[in-house]
Amino acid sequence: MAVDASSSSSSAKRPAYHLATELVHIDSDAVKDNYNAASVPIYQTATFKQQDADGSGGQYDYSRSGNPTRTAVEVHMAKIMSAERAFVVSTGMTALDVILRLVKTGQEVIAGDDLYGGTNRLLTYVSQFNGVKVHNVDTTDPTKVEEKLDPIKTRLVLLESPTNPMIKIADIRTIADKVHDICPSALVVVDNTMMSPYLQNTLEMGVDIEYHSGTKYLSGHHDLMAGVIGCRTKEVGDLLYFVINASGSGLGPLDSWLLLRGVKTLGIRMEKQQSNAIQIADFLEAQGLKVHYPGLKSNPQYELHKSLSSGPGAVLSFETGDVGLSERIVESARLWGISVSFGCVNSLISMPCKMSHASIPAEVRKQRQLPEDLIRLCVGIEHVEDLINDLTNALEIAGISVKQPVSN
Ligand SMILES: Cc1ncc(COP(=O)(O)O)c(C=O)c1O
Ligand SMILES: N[C@@H](CCSC[C@H](N)C(=O)O)C(=O)O
Repeated sequence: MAVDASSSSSSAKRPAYHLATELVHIDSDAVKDNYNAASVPIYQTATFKQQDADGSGGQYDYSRSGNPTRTAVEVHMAKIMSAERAFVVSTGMTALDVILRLVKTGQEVIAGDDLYGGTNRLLTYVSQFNGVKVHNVDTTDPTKVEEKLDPIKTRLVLLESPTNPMIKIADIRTIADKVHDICPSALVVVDNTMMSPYLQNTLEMGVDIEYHSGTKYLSGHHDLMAGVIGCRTKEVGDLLYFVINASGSGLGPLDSWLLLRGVKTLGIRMEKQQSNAIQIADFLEAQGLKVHYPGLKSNPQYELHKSLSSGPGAVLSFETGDVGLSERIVESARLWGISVSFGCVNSLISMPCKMSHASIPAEVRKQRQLPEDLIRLCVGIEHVEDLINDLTNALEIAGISVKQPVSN
């Protein structure tokens, strides 16, 4: 009998301690090694020796189907996401690709009108080549989602909350309830990358599938690419495992190990990044800039976000009113690196319309009211005074006179 790694132990162990504690402790039963290694070994192997001609004798036969290092991180992720089952795949986009394989020609997807550029690109691909209708709606208003629900055709409702890059909030609980009421066979999917499982648990809100770009907060150091998928039920987990094994999209052993190492410090990184972000948002708002961040009391979605999560996170964006001015600010920053991505320990600055969201055609960006002058800040763990001083310099060089500079 061939080994079936679909039965490998990646199902949930509910957290017993605070998440910050659970993050650090890896379940040693997930992977048995002969030497009681304190760190999960990297099983850098493609295939596994079997004992009998029928292929029986072990939990693993081939690393596309399952690998012990991958199992260790999957079990760990299932625990911290309160998932019935979790999977790790090669990138965040792979996670979405695997999930989208559950949508057949003729079925429909409802997604946001503010969402990561690569997500928009993949959704455009499935609508152009796979005959899947994609509705892009304002997910800050549950009635806009409800208007597009079709009990027969709707297969997925895909949410980002907060959205990338306008940091808008979706009422995840209300939307999940409505979708399940009206379309019992539809799946609610949340890209929870921006919050990470440390700040927001969407499966506990009734969401069917939560996924992450593990390239971001989960790993935290921009030294690997990964995607993480958590499922609320075994049935959905089985469907996704089939696609991951069939397509060979599972994460390799070395990157699984790096992800497992990185995720242990998620709590401490997120606390520091978030505390820096709150102070930076206050500073920018005090300059009269239009700041998008759910940690600001002036944000109309402040209470809603608070009801969904345990914090506002560490990504924010702001408008200056002028593309040239924004370019000057970005290029004048020294400490803030000009890069796409977020969730790393070092701080980054970018202009989404020219960088992470450039793949969305200009006319679509305009129609969706994505401001061309938008600057996105991804706040790291540096000393906050250094970050604010660097922004102060950048704003002043660009021509904005700063009202409340932070003194050294
Ligand atoms: C919100 C969001 N989801 C998914 C992705 C895709 O992740 P990856 O780059 O790991 O494929 C990104 C960025 O790339 C993102 O910003
Ligand atoms: N050239 C890349 C851009 C990646 S953007 C990465 C990240 N999600 C972000 O929001 O910064 C592409 O076209 O995918």
